[in-house]
Amino acid sequence: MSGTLITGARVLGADPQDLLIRDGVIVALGADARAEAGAGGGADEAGGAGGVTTIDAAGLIVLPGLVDLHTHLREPGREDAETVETGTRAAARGGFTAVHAMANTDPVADTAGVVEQVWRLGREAGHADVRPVGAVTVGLKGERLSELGAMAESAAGVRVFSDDGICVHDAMLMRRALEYVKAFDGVIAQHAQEPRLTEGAQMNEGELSGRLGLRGWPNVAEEAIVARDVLLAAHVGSRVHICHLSTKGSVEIVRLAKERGLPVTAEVTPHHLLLTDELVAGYDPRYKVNPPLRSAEDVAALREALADGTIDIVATDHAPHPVEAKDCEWDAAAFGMLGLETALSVVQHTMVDTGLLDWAGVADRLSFAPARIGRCDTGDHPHGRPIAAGEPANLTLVDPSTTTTVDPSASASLSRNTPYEGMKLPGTVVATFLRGRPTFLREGVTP
Ligand SMILES: NC(=O)N[C@@H](CC(=O)O)C(=O)O
Ligand SMILES: [Zn+2]
Ligand SMILES: [Zn+2]
Repeated sequence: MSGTLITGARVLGADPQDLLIRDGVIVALGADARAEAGAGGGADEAGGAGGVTTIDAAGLIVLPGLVDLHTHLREPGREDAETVETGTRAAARGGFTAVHAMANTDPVADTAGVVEQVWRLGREAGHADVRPVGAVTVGLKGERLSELGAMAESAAGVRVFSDDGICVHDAMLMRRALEYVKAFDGVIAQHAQEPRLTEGAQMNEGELSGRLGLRGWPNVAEEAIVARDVLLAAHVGSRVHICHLSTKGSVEIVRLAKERGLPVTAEVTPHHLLLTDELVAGYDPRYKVNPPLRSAEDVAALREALADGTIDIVATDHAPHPVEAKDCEWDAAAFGMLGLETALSVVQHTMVDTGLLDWAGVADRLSFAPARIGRCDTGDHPHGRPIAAGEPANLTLVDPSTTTTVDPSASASLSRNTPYEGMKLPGTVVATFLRGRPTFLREGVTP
């Protein structure tokens, strides 16, 4: 009668209670958990064969395993930056049990063959479930639709489609993609960037870009696409999801769209919740990202929108790049930042410690809602499920009382491009369980 008894854990931040996990499933909570564990031969601190292993979770928060709707795993093609194995190991360290792997790989994930390969690599690694995202257009070229149906029907069961990195800017193609995925309840995740308005853009357009002599990326380049796409989604009656929303104006459009009941969802990244364009003043490419870091006013609007539900989720946009792509002049550097291992800490810092969101809200924005949008809350291996008896034991234990200094060399990622290096951030992931199996245990935690 083996199993794991997690004692004194604050489920979604509520009062402490016990949880019993057995055969990958949460079998009991509260007084029942201890009774059931006892009935099985008594709790065994040493975790002896056949016994129940106990994890003392006093002071820890229990969240449902986090789900990232926007991860770049770089495999196939850029295994020098990240592989499915290293990226999902970073995910487990960050408390994630499922990640959606973006399609801008080489080859592009635009066929059933490539998405199945990525999905299979995820299964083999075993650190987190990998849900491949399918490219909307062949080769991300924005010319013709890729085999959306075949990817949906493949073993990978793709539901999220995106040309992320590039905007699907052709309105007719976007309309057709929305129409196509409606048949299997898919969603188009749009990288909202009007290409003509952002040619050669290097940072947020504003007073600072002028002063630094860097070509500006105006808010309107995002907002124009967000506005168009919520209207298109409404016209077609199909779901659109806005990737890495970064401006106050985009928030206003999404708020209006939701008031009208339009089928739109949106994400914000941890870095857009915390960092501003001021950081670019030192020309350090660690702060170069797409969409760019915006103004303090935008940051405040994003936090407020995440708190009130206008923005549905936090997604990391974990974008690993090798040293040579970042250790160079600003203009030549790649866009993107790591995010998986620091996401929860940044969310605690910007949303929980500021009183904008409680832990139940964090569970919603980082697990329940992203699983729903990605349609991985049902099926064989569901995520983002309530923490209740009978549900799969996808769980994350967090110690909110600790503070850590971000050390890139301690990362499981193959890349080092974190913007938080040396920063003190609150909260630590202590353990992550995927269907009852620990995929990450911080040192000193047993078993
Ligand atoms: N966010 C980034 O700056 N870069 C992403 C692409 C993307 O998310 O648009 C990447 O693939 O590196
Ligand atoms: Zn993008
Ligand atoms: Zn991305």
